[in-house]
Amino acid sequence: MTDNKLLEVEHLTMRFGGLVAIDDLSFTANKSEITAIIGPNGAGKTTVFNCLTGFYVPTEGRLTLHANDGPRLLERTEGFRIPRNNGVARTFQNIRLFTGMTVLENLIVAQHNRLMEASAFSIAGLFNLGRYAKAEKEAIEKAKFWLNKVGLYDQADWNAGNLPYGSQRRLEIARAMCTDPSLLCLDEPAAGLNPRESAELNILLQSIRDDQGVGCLLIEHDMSVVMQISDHVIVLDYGRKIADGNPDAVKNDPAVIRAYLGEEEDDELPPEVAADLNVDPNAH
Ligand SMILES: Nc1ncnc2c1ncn2[C@@H]1O[C@H](COP(=O)(O)OP(=O)(O)OP(=O)(O)O)[C@@H](O)[C@H]1O
Repeated sequence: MTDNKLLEVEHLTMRFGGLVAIDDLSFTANKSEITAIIGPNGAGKTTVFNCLTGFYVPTEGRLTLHANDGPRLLERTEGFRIPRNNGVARTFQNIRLFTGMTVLENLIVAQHNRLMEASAFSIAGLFNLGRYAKAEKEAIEKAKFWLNKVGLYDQADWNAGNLPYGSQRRLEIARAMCTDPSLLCLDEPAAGLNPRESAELNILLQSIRDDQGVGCLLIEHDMSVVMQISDHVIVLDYGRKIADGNPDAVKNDPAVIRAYLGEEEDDELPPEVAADLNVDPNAH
């Protein structure tokens, strides 16, 4: 089992002034698995991603990525080096594409670091010579592979900003995959998708796990996505871990049901969330 570890989060704490957004959080995510991080609004899910990807320097804790060539401490890596040096890629809650570029260009830009290395930052790049020409060809092949995979091959020349919303979400995932990550962090990839798009997303993420062997960390409010495709679910509430296990165990966990229902509010759970958590929606 130890060999299968991809990410180890140990005693992660993130404070913003007096606010403890993450409180002594520890968990493990395995290679070739989908690990979901769920929890009510404000539970600290995005803050975990921001610590892993170098947007924030954690107040305390250790974040170890077990890369093929050995462990890497993410919290000690400059944020902008994390995707290239450590193989961590992410997508965002609010899609962040290069909207003025074409769909294909978005996927080529994602491979910028590799292309610049191949050019040796020299005139060879400008004249498309030797290693650079080979690297550029490979970059285009990789982009085409992912365009096919996310069903956007025919829109390759469209401006990314003109794509329908669901297609923009898929393009963001393709762009992240073009960096050859070992860990893919997806922040609410199903947000705003209709049921058909959501089902297609499930297939895409399962294929990234099964065919590409990439471990995924998934923040998602859509419980049907979480429960159908996750191997492992971690539940946060007010920055603390309240459950950690397989989807079946988590959805029956009283602490999880309580966190979603709330202790004092009269709110009812939306029926689709209740169904996925095995609770009576009017039980409160
Ligand atoms: N840069 C920041 N400065 C101050 N407070 C912050 C900052 N980032 C996050 N927080 C606070 O930390 C807490 C956790 O926020 P976070 O966005 O991680 O929650 P979340 O679980 O992702 O919520 P949601 O499901 O609504 O996206 C919230 O109380 C939030 O207001």
